[in-house]
Amino acid sequence: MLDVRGLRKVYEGSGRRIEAVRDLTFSVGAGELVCLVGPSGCGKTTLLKCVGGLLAPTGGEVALGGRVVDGPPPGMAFVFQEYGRSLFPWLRVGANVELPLKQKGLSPARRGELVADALASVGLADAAGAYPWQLSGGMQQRVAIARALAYEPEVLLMDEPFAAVDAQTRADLEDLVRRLWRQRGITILFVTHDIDEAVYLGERVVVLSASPTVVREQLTVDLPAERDQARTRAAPRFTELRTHVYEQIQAAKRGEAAGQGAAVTKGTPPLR
Ligand SMILES: Nc1ncnc2c1ncn2[C@@H]1O[C@H](COP(=O)(O)OP(=O)(O)OP(=O)(O)O)[C@@H](O)[C@H]1O
Repeated sequence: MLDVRGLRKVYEGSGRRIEAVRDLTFSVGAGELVCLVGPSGCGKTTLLKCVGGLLAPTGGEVALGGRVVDGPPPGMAFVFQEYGRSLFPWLRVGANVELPLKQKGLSPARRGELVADALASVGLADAAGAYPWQLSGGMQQRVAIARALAYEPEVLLMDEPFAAVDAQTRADLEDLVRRLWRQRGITILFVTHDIDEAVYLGERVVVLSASPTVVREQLTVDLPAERDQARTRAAPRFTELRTHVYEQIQAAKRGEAAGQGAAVTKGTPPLR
């Protein structure tokens, strides 16, 4: 469904040249929830912007459903970290969620249905008439998620969407994403620097190297689909997986090469 092939991005300008992404290749299957995790500054946002067609790659390509991405594809929606900047403060919540639907050319009646359904899905059925600034940070991020859902995307790109909310809200929003993913069958690519979040949320974790970035490892998360903040995080397998990813990231920060064959292997660390 989503193929990233030999992706390279070099920023040039103001006398500086930064190779942010060196050579990234991975795929995300239809309906998969994949988390991308890597050291700080390793190029996660750059990668996601290239995937979403917001930034042109220097080399390689991104393809969605076999078509090369050369601008924001119609079937993609984004949720960014900075919910405060992604919602329009002068529009009520309902109008914020509806805005992208107007660009889709849907009838007012259909737009109304999608807005109501999306807000209900994120537990904000009553908030349509409020302004974003009247809501808490976690609620504003729910609005951003509702706006993406109402758009009925095939692929949802999420860039550290919960980095700015408190721990309890973050746990609730993680469970919301898992629930919506299971209910709606959307393909989700979720970028985070939080190792526990990546393992808790993902069906697969793609571990990136330090910048200039390559894929260091791909890991299948063999935890049950039904996840629970208390029980899943206390499970021995969860601890093993997060320890493994942590060690990979520490090694990446030290600039060590991945173990032989680890760069693009699909696998799971064996139970010790
Ligand atoms: N517009 C830009 N112009 C020049 N360099 C940039 C630009 N955007 C990002 N970079 C550089 O590219 C590298 C990767 O940045 P990017 O924001 O993609 O990393 P990240 O992994 O998302 O970071 P973080 O973990 O801090 O969110 C960094 O060295 C950064 O300074």
